[in-house]
Amino acid sequence: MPLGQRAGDKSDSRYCGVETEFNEDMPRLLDFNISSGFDFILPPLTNPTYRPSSVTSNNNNNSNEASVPPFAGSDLVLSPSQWASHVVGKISSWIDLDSEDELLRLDSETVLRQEIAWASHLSLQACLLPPPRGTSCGNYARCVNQILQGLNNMQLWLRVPLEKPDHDAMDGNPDQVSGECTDSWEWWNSFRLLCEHHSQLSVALDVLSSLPSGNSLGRWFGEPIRAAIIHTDAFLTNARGYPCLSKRHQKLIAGFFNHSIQIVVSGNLLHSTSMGTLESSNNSDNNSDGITRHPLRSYLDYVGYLYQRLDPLPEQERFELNYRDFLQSPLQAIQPLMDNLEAQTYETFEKDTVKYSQYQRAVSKALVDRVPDEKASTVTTVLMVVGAGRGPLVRASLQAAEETGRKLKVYAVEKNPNAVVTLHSLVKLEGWENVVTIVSCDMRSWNAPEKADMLVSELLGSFGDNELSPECLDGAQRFLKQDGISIPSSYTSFIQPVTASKLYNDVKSHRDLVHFETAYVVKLHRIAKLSPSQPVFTFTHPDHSTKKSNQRYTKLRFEIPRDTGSSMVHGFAGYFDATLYKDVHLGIEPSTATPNMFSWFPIFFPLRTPICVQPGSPLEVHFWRCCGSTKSFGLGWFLDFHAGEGEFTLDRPYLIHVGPIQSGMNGASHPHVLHQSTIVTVAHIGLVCRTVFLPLVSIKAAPMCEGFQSELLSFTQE
Ligand SMILES: C[S@@+](CC[C@H](N)C(=O)[O-])C[C@H]1O[C@@H](n2cnc3c(N)ncnc32)[C@H](O)[C@@H]1O
Repeated sequence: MPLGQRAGDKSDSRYCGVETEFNEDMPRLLDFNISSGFDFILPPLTNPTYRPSSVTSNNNNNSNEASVPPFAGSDLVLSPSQWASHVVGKISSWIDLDSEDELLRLDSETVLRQEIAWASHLSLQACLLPPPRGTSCGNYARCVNQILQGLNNMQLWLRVPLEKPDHDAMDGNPDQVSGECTDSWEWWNSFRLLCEHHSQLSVALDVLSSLPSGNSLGRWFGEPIRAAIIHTDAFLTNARGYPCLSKRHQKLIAGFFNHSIQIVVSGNLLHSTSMGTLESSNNSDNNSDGITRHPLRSYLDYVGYLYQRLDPLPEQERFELNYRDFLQSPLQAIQPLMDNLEAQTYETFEKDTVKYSQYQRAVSKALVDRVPDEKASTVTTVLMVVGAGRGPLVRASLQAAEETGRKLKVYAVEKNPNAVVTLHSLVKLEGWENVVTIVSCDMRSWNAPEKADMLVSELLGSFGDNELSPECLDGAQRFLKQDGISIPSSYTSFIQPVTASKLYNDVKSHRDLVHFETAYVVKLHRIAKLSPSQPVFTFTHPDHSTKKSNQRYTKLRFEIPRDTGSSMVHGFAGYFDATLYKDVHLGIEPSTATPNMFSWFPIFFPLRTPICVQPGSPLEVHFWRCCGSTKSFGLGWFLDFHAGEGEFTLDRPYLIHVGPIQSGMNGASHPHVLHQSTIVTVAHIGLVCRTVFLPLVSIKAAPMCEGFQSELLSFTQE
C-alpha cells in the first residue's frame, strides 16, 4: 500500500519497506508485514547460523547429506510476483570477504555467491549487500564485480552508514580519524571504483540518529541511492510519546522522496506503546480483535505522514518528469541554424509565455528610453526581429509598442521558408500588413533597405552562445544603427562541477568515445551540485570594436566546501543568463533562474574519467570557445586538477587502488587516483549547435604542456 497520493508522483519513493529477521515461514512473514502496511520486506535469505565450512565437515562425516544452504523455504512458498515485488534479499551480514581469517573469508565468498544466485533464481529486484568494512574492501569488491558481470537485471544495493566525521572539530587534523569513523562515502567510492561504476551497483544508506553536514549529505544526491534505511533509534519522541524525526532528518527524508529513493524502517520498537491511540493501535500484543499489531507501525505511519505532507508537484515539474536525467543526444536535439525547425518545435517554444513576456518588458523599456513621451506620436522606431520563427517576438514587440504608445515599423527576418509561410498568414490574420515586413532570408546575408533602431533575437542555447547567436548577430549588426539597441544586449554562460552517476553511466553505456565528447541537454535532477556555478563566456551586442573575436578562453577555479568531504565529479552542468535590456533578464542559471520558464534545460559536459576531489583541493577548469573560418565553430573544455598541499599521499588507503579489476571500456577506464604530479586533462573540440555538440576533433587525456595548448590553438586558427 503506497505511503499516499501525491499528484504526478509515480516514483518508487511511494513504497516503504521493513527490515526483518530471518524467518523460515516466509509466507507468514510477508503476509504479516504487507497486511500491516509495508510494501516490501528485507529478510535474510538464509539462516544466519549457516556456514558452508561446517556443512562440508558434517558432510564428510555423513556423505549422504547434500550441502543445501538453509534458505527460507523453497521458491514455491511465494508466487513469482510476490518474490519480485515484495522481497529484497538481505545478504548475510556476517560475511567478511576481506577477513584475515581464511576460513571466514572463504565461507563469506561462498555464501555471497549462493545467496545472490538464489535471489536471481527468485527474480528479486534487488539484494542488500552488507557494508564494506572500511575502504580496504578489495576482495569483497572483486567478488561483487565478478558477480555483476553475469547478473540478470537484479540490482545490488551496497549498504553504507550515513556518517562522516567533522574534520574541523578534530583540530584540523584529519589523521586523527580512526578506521571506525572514516567518511563512509569513501567506502562507497572505493567499492564502486573497484566495480568500475557498474550501473547495477547502487547504495542503500543507513540513516542514523546524527547526520553529517548539509554539504556532505548533498553529495549523495548525485550517487545512485536506491533506499534509505531509517533506524528506529534515529527517531525522537514527541510530546505524546509518538516517534518523530528532527527537522534535519525530515528535510533529508523529503529529499529522498523527491529523488525516488525508497524508505525502509529498521530496528526494534523503541517508543512506548502504553499510551495514546496511536500507540495502542501499534501495540505488538494482540488487541481486542486478536490481531497482532506490527511493532513498527507507528514509524511507518510517521513516514507516511511526511510523504503526505509534501507539496504537490508543480504543474511544470509534472510536465518535465519524464525528461528528468534523460540525455538528449545530438540526434534528438534542435539545431536551428543548421536545420529548419519543425512546426511542433515552434509550438513548444511558443507555449513558454514567460519568455515572451520578458521580451515584451525589455522592448517596452527600450522603446521608452529611445523615444521620449513628447515624440511618441511622431517618431517611428524601426525594429527588426532576426530569427522571427512563426512570429511570437513580432507579437511581443507590437504589444510593447501598444503598451507604451510608441510607433513601430517591424521587419521579421527568418531563414526557414516553412516558418515564413506561417508568418505571412499571421500578418494577414492580425491585420499587421502596414506595420510588418516579412523577409525570407538568412540575416547574415540580407541587404536591409534601412538601418534598425532595435534588433530583437532569440538565438540562445542552453549554454548561451552555443546556438551560434554571436555569429548570427555579428552578421545582423551591419544593419543596426550605430546607437541602436540589441535585445538581448548580452549573455553569459556558467558551469559548475557535479556528481551525476546516472548520467555518467548512461553516457558510458554507449561504450564509445564519441558519447563522452558530446554535450547533452538534460533536465538535471539526480545530481549533486558541488560548488556554486561560475561565469564562463560573455557576449555583448552590438559590439563595434574593430578587433573583435568570438574565440574565447577562460580558466576557472572551483572550491568545493571542505565539509563536503571527498566527492566525485562526473562532469559539469552548464547554464546561461541573458540580459535582454537593462534590468530585464532571462536565464536558467540556478541562483537567478527565471521562474516558470521551460524553454531551456541545462547542458551537461561529461568527463570520460570521473575525478575524485579530496576535501580542500581546488578544481581548475580550462574552457575554450574555438572559431575558424572554415570549421564553423567549436567549443572545448579541459580540466586541470590541482592537488591541494599534502592532500595526496601514497599511504592513504584509497590510493592503493592502482587500477580496475577488469579493464573497462576501451580498456582504459581506470579509477582516477591522483597525486601531486598528476594533472588530468580532458579536451574536446566540436561543432556546437542549439543543443548539441558534434565532435570534430578530440584530444584524449593529454599532458598539460605548451604543445597541447598550441595544438588546440592551431585548430582554432584554421
Ligand atoms: C529559437 S528559434 C526562435 C523563434 C522565435 N523567435 C521564437 O521565439 O519562438 C530561432 C529562429 O531563428 C531562425 N534563425 C536561426 N539562424 C538564422 C539566421 N542566420 N537567419 C535568419 N533566421 C535564423 C531559426 O530558423 C528559428 O526560426
